[in-house]
Amino acid sequence: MDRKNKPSAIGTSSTGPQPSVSVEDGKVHASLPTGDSVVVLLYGATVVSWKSNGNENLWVSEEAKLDGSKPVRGGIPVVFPVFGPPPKDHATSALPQHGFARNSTWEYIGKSSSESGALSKGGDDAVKLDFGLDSDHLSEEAKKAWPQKFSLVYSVTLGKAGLQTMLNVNNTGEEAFDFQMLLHSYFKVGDISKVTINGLGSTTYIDKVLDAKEQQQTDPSVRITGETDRVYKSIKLDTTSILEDGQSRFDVTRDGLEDSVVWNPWIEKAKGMGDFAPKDGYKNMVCVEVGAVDGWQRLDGGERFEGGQLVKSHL
Ligand SMILES: O=P(O)(O)OC[C@H]1O[C@H](O)[C@H](O)[C@@H](O)[C@@H]1O
Repeated sequence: MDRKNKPSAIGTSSTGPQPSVSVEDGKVHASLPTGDSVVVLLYGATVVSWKSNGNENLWVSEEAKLDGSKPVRGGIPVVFPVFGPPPKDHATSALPQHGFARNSTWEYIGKSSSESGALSKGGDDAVKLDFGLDSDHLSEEAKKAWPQKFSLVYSVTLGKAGLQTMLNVNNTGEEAFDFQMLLHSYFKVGDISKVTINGLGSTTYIDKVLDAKEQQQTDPSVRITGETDRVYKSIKLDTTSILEDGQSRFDVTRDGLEDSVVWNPWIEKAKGMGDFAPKDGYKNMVCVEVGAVDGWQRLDGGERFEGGQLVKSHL
């Protein structure tokens, strides 16, 4: 497994108070001297909490299972190597919906602090947590369903300027494989009726609610007024913004990725999900999920792929 630490795009190291990291009950907690914090469950390497300025930024269902019995309903589940129900007659056909990454237990590789980059604010601390999963540590069931040689490193970096989550996919075998990946972020909002999503204008999307019909996003702002499940493809702008009441709430910037899914189950779908609570919780969340899900990414033996997001919270 590659344990090399890559400089992150957020934060710089400083000589003042240092971030603290603890590992307990299958979770890694990290906090900055400012009080901002992140919690990552080893099950799925799922980010289950990200707080900044005292506010929780991620929505997690009250009935989410955090005991490894099923993927977490909320936070940031990692989708790999297939998005949605696997197609028939494909190398991923025997896998469950969204693959195995979100319901495998990952290894905590360790923490590092990093100097850098695009969004750093002078003197801020940042802490990077690395998680690994590879073909030798998969369940027998998943190995049988997708017998490829691979290693994944998922890096979660908490900085004052935001949260960065990056997935590295490494083909450690000799044969090529095809994969999809996506970071299924559930963002917490106060009232979905006041939410607009910007940055997806003039983009083609597949509407999974309308029989997977291809549509064109003509309005520069997306509003959620019913069940929404759209796959936006080859998005021109890097940043998708979530606004509430016209005020910026989140900026989600894709890194090495071109697609994003916008999902809200609304009333009926939420009722039908046993682990979705409260039932009117759909009013307080919206999923904006960055990924590579339009077609497949082919990785030859020995090749690597990296993709992820940088999320800025404005509260
Ligand atoms: O219920 P899950 O397997 O977690 O999937 C939840 C949702 O994930 C994505 O957003 C898909 O586009 C949806 O079609 C799916 O319903």
